[in-house]
Amino acid sequence: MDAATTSRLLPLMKLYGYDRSCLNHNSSMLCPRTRHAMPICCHSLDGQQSLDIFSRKGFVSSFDSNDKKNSIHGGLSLHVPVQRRNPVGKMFCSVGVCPYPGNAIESPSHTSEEKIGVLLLNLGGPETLHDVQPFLFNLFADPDIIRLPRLFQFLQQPLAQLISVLRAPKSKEGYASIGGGSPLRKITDEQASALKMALEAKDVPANVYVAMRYWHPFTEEAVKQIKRDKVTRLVVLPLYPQYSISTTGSSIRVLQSIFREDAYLSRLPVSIIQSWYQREGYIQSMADLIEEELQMFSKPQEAMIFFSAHGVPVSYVEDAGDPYKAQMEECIHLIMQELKARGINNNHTLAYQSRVGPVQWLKPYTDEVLVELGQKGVKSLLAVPVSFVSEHIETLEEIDMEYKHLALESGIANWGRVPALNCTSSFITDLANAVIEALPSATAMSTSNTSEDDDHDPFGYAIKLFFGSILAFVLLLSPKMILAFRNHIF
Ligand SMILES: C=CC1=C(C)c2cc3[nH]c(cc4nc(cc5[nH]c(cc1n2)c(C)c5CCC(=O)O)C(CCC(=O)O)=C4C)c(C)c3C=C
Ligand SMILES: [Fe+2]
Repeated sequence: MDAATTSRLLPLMKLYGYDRSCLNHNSSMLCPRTRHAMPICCHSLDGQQSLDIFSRKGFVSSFDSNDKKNSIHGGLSLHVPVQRRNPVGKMFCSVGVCPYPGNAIESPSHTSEEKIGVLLLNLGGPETLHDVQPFLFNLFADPDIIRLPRLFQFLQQPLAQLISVLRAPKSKEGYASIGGGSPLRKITDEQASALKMALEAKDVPANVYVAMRYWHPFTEEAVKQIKRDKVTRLVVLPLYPQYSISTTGSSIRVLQSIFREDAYLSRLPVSIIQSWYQREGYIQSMADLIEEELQMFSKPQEAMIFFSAHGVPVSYVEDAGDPYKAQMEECIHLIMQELKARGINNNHTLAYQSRVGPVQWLKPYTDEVLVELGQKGVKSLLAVPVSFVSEHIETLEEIDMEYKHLALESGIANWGRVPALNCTSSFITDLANAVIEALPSATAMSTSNTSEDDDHDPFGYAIKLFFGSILAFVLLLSPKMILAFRNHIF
């Protein structure tokens, strides 16, 4: 590569974490993260210079340099295809990075006044016991959490009110036992600060925002701040390693609806990282924690590694095509593969926890498997929370208290639990890398804002309301529902 091309490309490379010291010799470059040599290929097409950098696994990124505009295009940092079809044929950007869904329009030229924003998506949690019922209302009012048939959707809010009131006493007990509120906001804020610092250390200054789905700071609050700061390029990073309709899907749906309504936001280049459970940095960080925690047992090789993931109703996977279960299984496979490579060959199992309501959830259920393992004579067990990266009520109360108690009662003598990743530095560094890799693929959303026809058809709506009410009565009075309420299943 000649000196002129190098100097033209350097500012672009710098933005993505590469600097002059990364240039090894004419045809290869050092990865700023691993310091492995990566072949580079420089070519010229229609007068435009372009630089492709290859990792050991294949194509990493591509930078184009144009004398006049100095713009970047393409540059997908992917080792896998962007779009993958799930088994029922719905499109999910299930692995890696994808530009904002919808009718993409060309992203504006990249300039030196670029203001990068990173938006962390999370669930949110009640900060006081007083917040519990309204938090539960927000959760159950989400059509991605209680998926009603279209005809019944007008019942969403009254149903959310009913279930949140019924569920609140049990939830309050749980939150009271972990100090009177969820630690989620504090931990997510700490992760945001750590990520900002990790990005700065890689020469990619960025503002990091937090958007919670069901409690403060709500998505709207974060988006307001993004607008105030005049961010010019945004990476959306859900703090869920695996994609589920009920978590990442729900948060992105809200984000999309806010962005569609706003002229500035709908033109903002955005890149959404849909899931990242397969990233090497995440897998290694999880393996590090497991390896470390196994050492706490007197006979580490005898401990069963027990992955406990938050469940979702079976219908999400089987009817709606949620890739959550498949991604979870692949994630466990990758963690176990990494442990095997380190000479750790413990038995392992995966079960699902935290089911709510009178429907079938993903099986096997954590509580049932713990009892079975105790009966089978398993004496040492290491619980690994795997669907979430911060401590929260389901690690601190459900696993550390309820499941531990159940396991000991069932004959498991030695109990351990892997901590959540929280601000583990190797994990935060990997998130920073994920953000940097996602930057070039940011694409603006179209400004089109088409509402569903039904919303403008009062006659159709009245008919649905009438028949919906009759069906709702039948449903609410069905023996299954009555039983659920009586047994305090919610
Ligand atoms: C990957 C993680 C999660 C999935 C999938 C998920 C699905 C899901 N959750 C509920 C119902 C509840 N979840 C609650 C709390 C909660 N859920 C997650 C994560 C996932 N949920 C977290 C991290 C938290 C805890 C937040 C905190 O405050 O610490 C609650 C409230 C707590 C309780 O009462 O148990 C409910 C209810 C459903 C119905 C669902 C899928 C459809
Ligand atoms: Fe949940």
